[in-house]
Amino acid sequence: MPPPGPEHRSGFACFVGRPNVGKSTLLNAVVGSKIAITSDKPQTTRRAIRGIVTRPDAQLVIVDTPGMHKPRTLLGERLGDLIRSVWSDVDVVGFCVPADEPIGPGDRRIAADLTKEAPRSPVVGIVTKTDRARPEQVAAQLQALAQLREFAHVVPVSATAGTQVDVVTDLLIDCLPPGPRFYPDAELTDEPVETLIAELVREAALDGVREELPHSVAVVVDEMGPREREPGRPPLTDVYATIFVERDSQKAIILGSKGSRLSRIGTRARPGIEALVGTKVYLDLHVTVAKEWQRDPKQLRRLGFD
Ligand SMILES: Nc1nc2c(ncn2[C@@H]2O[C@H](COP(=O)(O)OP(=O)(O)OP(=O)(O)O)[C@@H](O)[C@H]2O)c(=O)[nH]1
Repeated sequence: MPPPGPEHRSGFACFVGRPNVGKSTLLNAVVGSKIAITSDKPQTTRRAIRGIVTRPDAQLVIVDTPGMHKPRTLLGERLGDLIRSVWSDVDVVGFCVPADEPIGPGDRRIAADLTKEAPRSPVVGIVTKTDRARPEQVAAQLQALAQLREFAHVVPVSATAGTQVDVVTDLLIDCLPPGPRFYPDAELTDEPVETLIAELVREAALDGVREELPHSVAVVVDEMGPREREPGRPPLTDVYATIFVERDSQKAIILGSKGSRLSRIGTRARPGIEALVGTKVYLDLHVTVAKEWQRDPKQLRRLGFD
């Protein structure tokens, strides 16, 4: 890729919207690689994971924010702070509403908060999940969204069908100021690999568990590194990770009968980790009860929520 010319644009974007509207899936589709964690349960995204799109004419850095919700715990409050600090930092905001659900008070609250926290940022209105709605429903939703506030552009997209994803990227880039490239060409995300691995394990651990468990699960990679190569064997990376839960009963859920669920979590997480590190992976998972970790500042720090 040639060095950026004088017309080069760069900057930061984030997607906002109610939980479960498809923000992480859209981020993945725009960046073209699986880097943020998606799940069919609301509020699985905790960290500001960045995806980076590098083109000859622009570099777009996308920050993923957690779903909006009323704080119930210390963790909830920190999430709120994280969201607001992200909003005031970005050059353009993508405001997502799904095509198949009416616009409601939650969307109006986010629109009002946006105006308050990021009064100068251009906002692109995005109607997501268009594959789930009829064309006339999508058209009506675009109109309804346009009533909500002022938008630089309004656009429909289906991240899972891959429809209009390029248009969303173009419109976000259109709102960026002129500027240099912040990151080298090939880098998709600047999160440490341990964080991405921990998120993959957490996603696998949350698969098929009850609604109340998601907020109680945190994952930390304790240690990882290449194993000494044996002749004739493919390279192998050892990964040791701990799954933290708040109660013994939750530990039992994660473990399953005779550890069967824990081994399924490993099986489910491993392919993504292998894709990430580029070798076969030996994944050692351990479950620990850290009582009330969501309410304890010391534990929160240990788990990376500073
Ligand atoms: N049919 C369809 N489903 C989608 C689309 N985009 C996302 N989904 C699904 O909607 C659910 C939520 O998607 P996420 O990307 O995790 O939503 P989110 O807004 O990041 O959610 P939070 O992390 O809770 O804020 C998942 O089950 C996705 O597979 C889409 O374009 N079409």
